[in-house]
Amino acid sequence: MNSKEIRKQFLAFFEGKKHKIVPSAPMVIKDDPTLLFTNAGMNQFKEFFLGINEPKNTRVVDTQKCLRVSGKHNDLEEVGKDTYHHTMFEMLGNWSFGDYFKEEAITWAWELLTQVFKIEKDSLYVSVFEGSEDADMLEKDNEAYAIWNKIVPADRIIMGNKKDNFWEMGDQGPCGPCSEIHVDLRSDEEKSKVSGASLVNQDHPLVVEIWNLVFMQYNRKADGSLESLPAKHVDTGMGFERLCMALQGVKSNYDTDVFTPLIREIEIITDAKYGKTEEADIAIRVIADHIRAVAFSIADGQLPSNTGAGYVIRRILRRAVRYGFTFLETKEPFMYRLVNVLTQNMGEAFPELREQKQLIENVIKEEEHSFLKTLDQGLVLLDSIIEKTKGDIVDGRKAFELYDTYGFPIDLTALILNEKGFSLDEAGFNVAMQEQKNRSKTASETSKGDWEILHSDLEQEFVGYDRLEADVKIVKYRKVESKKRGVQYQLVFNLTPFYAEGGGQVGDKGYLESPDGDVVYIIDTKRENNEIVHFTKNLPKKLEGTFKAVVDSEQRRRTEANHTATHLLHQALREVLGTHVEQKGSAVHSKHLRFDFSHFSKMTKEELEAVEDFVNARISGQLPLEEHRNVPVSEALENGAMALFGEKYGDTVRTIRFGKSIELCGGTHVNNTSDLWHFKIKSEGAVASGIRRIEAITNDAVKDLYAENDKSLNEIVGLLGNPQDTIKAVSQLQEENAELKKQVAALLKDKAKNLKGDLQNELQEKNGVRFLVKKLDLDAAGIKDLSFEMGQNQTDLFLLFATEQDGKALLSCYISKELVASKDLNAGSIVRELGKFIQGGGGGQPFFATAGGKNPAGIPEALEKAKEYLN
Ligand SMILES: Nc1ncnc2c1ncn2[C@@H]1O[C@H](COP(=O)(O)OP(=O)(O)OP(=O)(O)O)[C@@H](O)[C@H]1O
Ligand SMILES: [Zn+2]
Repeated sequence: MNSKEIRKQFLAFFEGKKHKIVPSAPMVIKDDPTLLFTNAGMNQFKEFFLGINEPKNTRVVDTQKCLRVSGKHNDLEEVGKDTYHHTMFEMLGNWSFGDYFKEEAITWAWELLTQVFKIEKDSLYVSVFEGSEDADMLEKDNEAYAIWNKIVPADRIIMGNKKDNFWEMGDQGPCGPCSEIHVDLRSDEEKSKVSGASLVNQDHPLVVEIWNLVFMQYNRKADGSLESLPAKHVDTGMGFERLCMALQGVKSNYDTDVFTPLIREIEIITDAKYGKTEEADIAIRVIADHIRAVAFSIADGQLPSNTGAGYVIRRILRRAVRYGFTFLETKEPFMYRLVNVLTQNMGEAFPELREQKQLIENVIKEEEHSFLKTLDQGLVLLDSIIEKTKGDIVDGRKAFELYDTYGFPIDLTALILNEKGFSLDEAGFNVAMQEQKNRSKTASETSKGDWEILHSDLEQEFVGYDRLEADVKIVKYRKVESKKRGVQYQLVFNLTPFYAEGGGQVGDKGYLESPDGDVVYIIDTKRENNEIVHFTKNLPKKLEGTFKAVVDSEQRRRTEANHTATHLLHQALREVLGTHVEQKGSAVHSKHLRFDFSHFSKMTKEELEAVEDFVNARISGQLPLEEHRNVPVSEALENGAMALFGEKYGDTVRTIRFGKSIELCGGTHVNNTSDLWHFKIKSEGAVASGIRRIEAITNDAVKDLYAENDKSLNEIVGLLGNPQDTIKAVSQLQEENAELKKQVAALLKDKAKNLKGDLQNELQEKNGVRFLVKKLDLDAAGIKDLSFEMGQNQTDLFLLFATEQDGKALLSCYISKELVASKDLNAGSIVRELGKFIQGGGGGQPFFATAGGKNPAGIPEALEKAKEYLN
């Protein structure tokens, strides 16, 4: 049976048991701060397990795209080395939300595997939770045991501990025992020698878990104690690729037709042969696996980048490139050439791959290209580290720097060192890594209290499309605490006019007024598990009663104008540039809007003007908002509504329309385009390969801009009033200017002298180098003077200064000549490297060099990198 049929049969089997087939949620999660990627089928149903919302269907079946490369489930380092863990994989799942429980879940799973898929009964093992004697004091899952025992002989039922057989959503929330199903794919001969039962959960590549049936029956509270859930749920997850392995009679996921076409293509591109050497095989598996993870992420709208989810994707891609580089000798971009085969193979089940193919290829190619360059540079740096190493162990911190600052993979470092007869101080590397993790962890850690429930019977409703004020009751609240934000409270109302951050639009602010006039401010509104949560710094003194909830209408009005402009902008771009333009991201604030979209070249002045004209014509056309709520998705799409890739839509959606184009959107809008007043583009530039960004303003922001321009204009016109006077005035100004320039130069010199003393006190010292990394308020000449002054008669000084002048950034690096020689440092290459952060370049001599760039916003990052480097 080929993989496409296997997927279909799974869904059809449960459809036959009255399950509703639902689509996979996006693999990239857009608005959950605790999770970057979907890592299990249950993520998209969390709200039902938590009892926050009622599902439409109590029985559901699907295949879910999952990625396990960060957080609780991180299989990245295993992938490629073994034959059954992937970064991206499909999890087949059937679900009961308060409907059936253990009896049906177990018997159906068994029926599907043994009768439909015809897996031999005696190659299957099942596990049951054995109970625990720790604080939870959980009893053995007797119920599951009894059900299994009716269909499986006792010697195939294995008792499992809490680690393997008790599932928890997180530190808090629903949890319960689970039963796993394992399959033994060894030959009969092997089976007769060692029993399969003894190999379950022992990381044997041919005795693997394929299906996990989770029975949610408890809720874990913030204090760690358990309570019974009122409604019990079933959550199952079966690894699709592993199931294919079991059904196709092969011994590795990579030998199933999910992977063989990719592997063939890799063989063709790289001239390697799969199945010859272990090293090359691992590399080929890594590449075949990682191309899926990366392609699916990009299709979901997550591009490789320097932070967050984007950084995870970048690292996966780099891991694959580097395996190719080292073991298959690929020195040119090649991964992007696999997208075609992948799309042919999976485009039917996941159409987003087809639609986004061009973008996926372009982005991957560009990423590969720039990483290969980094690899080259890294190799040079590593050589110089090796040269300076005394003995044969290379400092782990140095290796960490290389990894952290240049993205040079640590396993590559270890490998190269090995080849050259050196070894890596791994402990030192791990310490440096841990230190960095701790730094970022404490910054982001939050602790959440239990929800205090005041009204469990009230339904929650959003009324903010129609009203900015409502009489509300507090349904529940809790305290949250983080280092970054301090103590905050989260409040949920039965009814709310507050829009929660989503679809790029910021959350509403406003206030809550109690019956006796006590006011607390709502500082933000967010969605959590599909519930609208209001953030406050304080709790109201009394929590009972009816409150007045009032949205800050000024902020809302401006935000709505900008949000509406995004729709018009989207239309305009498709009109002016073509229908390849797709929205890739958007951020709508009250002051401005940002819109990212796919397009492959810089927009010309004419194109930008055409876009502005298009939008402004629709503003003066006074188009009314046409809004429809609760439209079935299929109907909306039939009517030509534009949906966004990587967004999750419910069964029914809201469509909005200004003029011709219809879009699916849950945000808030103005009632008539004339409320935008005017639309003005402030900037257009690249954010990634194939992705451009426009920043624009509307409404009051445009008025402010014009008022400012007007003022300057008036001043000039005023001067022009009498031409004779004007000429005089101008030459006088010129003279004054020249004089001022001289004075400023002298002042700056003085200032530099004074500064020198202060800065000398700030020098830090490490390994015989005294150094300072700092942003200064001086011009280029001032910085140069200062550096040379400070450097006089010194032999161990390293100075890295930055400054911002007239919207441009400047970096300068001064190194005592003695250090240049003894430590093999080069100011020129240092500023070139750091210049990237300020989008510029430069150079000079080994002891003094400068770089100029057009991005002052990158200065802090450049300085940060310099500090890390020095440390
Ligand atoms: N990294 C992965 N690659 C492929 N399939 C996986 C992966 N992780 C889990 N699965 C599949 O998803 C099913 C349900 O996930 P679950 O979280 O229970 O697995 P797990 O206990 O992490 O699996 P394992 O112990 O084998 O890593 C597993 O039974 C397995 O078939
Ligand atoms: Zn909208």
